[in-house]
Parts: sequence; structure tokens; C-alpha cells
Amino acid sequence: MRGFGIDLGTANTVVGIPDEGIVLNEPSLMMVRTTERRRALAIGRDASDLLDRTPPGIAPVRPICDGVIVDLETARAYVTAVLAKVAPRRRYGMRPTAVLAAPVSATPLERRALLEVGQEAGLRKVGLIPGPVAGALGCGIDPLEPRAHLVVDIGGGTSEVTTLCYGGILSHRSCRIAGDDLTSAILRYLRAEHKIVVSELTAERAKLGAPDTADERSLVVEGRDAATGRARLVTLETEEVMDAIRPTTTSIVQTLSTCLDDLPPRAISDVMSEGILAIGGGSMLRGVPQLLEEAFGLPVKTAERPLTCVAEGATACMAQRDVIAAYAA
Ligand SMILES: Nc1ncnc2c1ncn2[C@@H]1O[C@H](COP(=O)(O)OP(=O)(O)OP(=O)(O)O)[C@@H](O)[C@H]1O
Repeated sequence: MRGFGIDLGTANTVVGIPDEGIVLNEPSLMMVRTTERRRALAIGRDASDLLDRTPPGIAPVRPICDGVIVDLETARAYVTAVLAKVAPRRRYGMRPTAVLAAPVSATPLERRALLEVGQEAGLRKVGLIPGPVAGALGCGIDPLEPRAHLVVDIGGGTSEVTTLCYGGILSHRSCRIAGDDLTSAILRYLRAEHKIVVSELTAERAKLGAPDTADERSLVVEGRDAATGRARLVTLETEEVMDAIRPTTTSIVQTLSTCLDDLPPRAISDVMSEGILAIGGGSMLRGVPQLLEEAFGLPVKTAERPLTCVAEGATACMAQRDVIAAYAA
């Protein structure tokens, strides 16, 4: 089948192809010349390798903000470059189709922007599916069955909780605080407590390193002394990282847990027996599943592949048009 399942995320872009699986999973980042912002010089990992190393006249652009497109021209250039990277024309024909995941909270205008950008980037037909529905499908859940499933998605720019059942959405909450805000919290902490200025990549590495350091208990980060500007190393305890991000994770989880207020009793009993499905990169952070369990009072299962299950589900939808028809806005 000629087509793609695409998760255009704030932090990562993931693309799947039926029968081939995930063919691209890279940062949603593009390098452009400041004089010609409509053409991508580099995207994804190639662009990320250039971060904090760009010569004058070249700048990084994040084409997706809080899960949605903010500038049509930049996004069109980005999606065109993504498709060129994954889809040599001789293999997928001139105009392949695609299913794109969109946040449940996207407005009609934001959804239309996604459709337009996809079509202008060369896709023949574009279908949209709510991200949590795609994520559930990617984890083997049938979103059409008459049984409620609660999905929490903590991404880079947005956190969402959605209860889906029988082709519809029973309840939903979202907030524009997510994984990237946790990285910012670490940046602020290092500056305030250790008087050191580090790059976003370094703060992100400290965040990602936290789960693996149960044995080591500390990690070393490099940066610039806030007062002298000289290069300096700081030893950061894992617990410090957790303390720095705790207020943000707590606020995300508390906002999401209010979603239970809207659920009818039978849906609650479905969710109690099944547990919550946690997806998105933020769900992999140490302590987050426990925080979710405490706030919701329900068991939590983290997806096997939290970063790619949405694109996997969007790809699976290519062969399940009834799911797209049921969840189309
Ligand atoms: N192992 C990990 N532990 C903790 N956080 C992680 C891990 N891997 C990725 N992340 C974080 O998850 C976030 C990205 O998650 P994801 O790819 O699901 O988001 P996205 O789909 O791009 O964003 P959004 O859904 O908001 O548009 C980033 O903030 C990243 O730092």
C-alpha cells in the first residue's frame, strides 16, 4: 500500500509504512537560511547535530509547536523534506496517501492546517486520526470496541488524557505543559542552584539520564559558568534532577486526573479493570507512572514503545478506514 502513518510531534516526527514498520523517528527540527526560511537545509538528526553550532545566517526552526502547526510555509517545507527522506518517488509513486495523528484538542483551523500542509507537500489524500486513538491502536487496543480505554499521552509540548470507546471520545483533558517543560525546569535549576548555563541538549540528556542512574546516582554536565563565562563541569545528583522536575510533573498529572470527573460509572469500571495506558516520551520518565497511579487511583501500563506507538497506529489505520471514519471530526 502506498502511504504513510505520520506522527508530527512537537519533539519528534515518526513515520511508518504498512508492511515496513517505522521508517523515520527523528527530532522535529529543521535548519534554514534566515534569508530563505521556506527551504530546509537539514532536518531531523542532521539538524539536531548542528544545534548550538550554526554559523551566522543559519537558524534552527521547530515546525510544530504544542502539537500543532503555527506557520504553514515552514511546516510545508518541513513535511516536504520529511517525505523526500522517507519516500523515494520511484518506490511510492508520485502522490502517496497518509494518515496523520492530530491532538484531540486541535481546533478545526489547526486540523485544516495539517491537512493542507500534507496535501501541499505532495500527499494525494490525507486522513486525520486523534493521536491517543492512534496510540491505543498501536498498542493493540481496538478503539471501536464497546469498552472504555483511558490513554495518557505525555509528549514534548502537550500532555493529553483521553477516554475512548466505541468509535468516540468520552472525556478529554489536555495541557500545554509536557516533556520539554521538564527540560526547561532542569535548565532553570542548574542556573539557580549551580550557577551554570547549559545547552538545551545537555539539560535534555540530564533528564533522559535520570532513569538509568539508579546505580550511579549522579551524572556530570558541562556548561558555562553564569558569572565568569568559563567552561565548567558540575556533578548533578539524580535526586536533584527529580526534585527539579517534580513540580512540573505533578502539575501535569493533576490537570489530567480531572478527566475522571466526566466519566460515567460503567466506563470507570472498564478503566479500573484495564488500567491506564501511558504513551509519549514523558511517560518513560522515572516516577511518572507512579505519580499517575496516585493521582488517578488506577493501575498504569506504560506502552512497550511509547515514542512510536502513535505512528504505528496511524500506519495501521491505512488498512482500517472504519477507524478513521469513526473518529473523523
Ligand atoms: N527515555 C525518556 N525518558 C524521559 N523522557 C523522555 C525519554 N525519551 C523521550 N523523552 C521526552 O519525551 C518528549 C518527547 O516525547 P514524544 O516524542 O512522545 O513527543 P511528541 O509527540 O514529539 O510531542 P507532542 O505529543 O507534544 O506533540 C521529549 O520531551 C523528550 O525529552
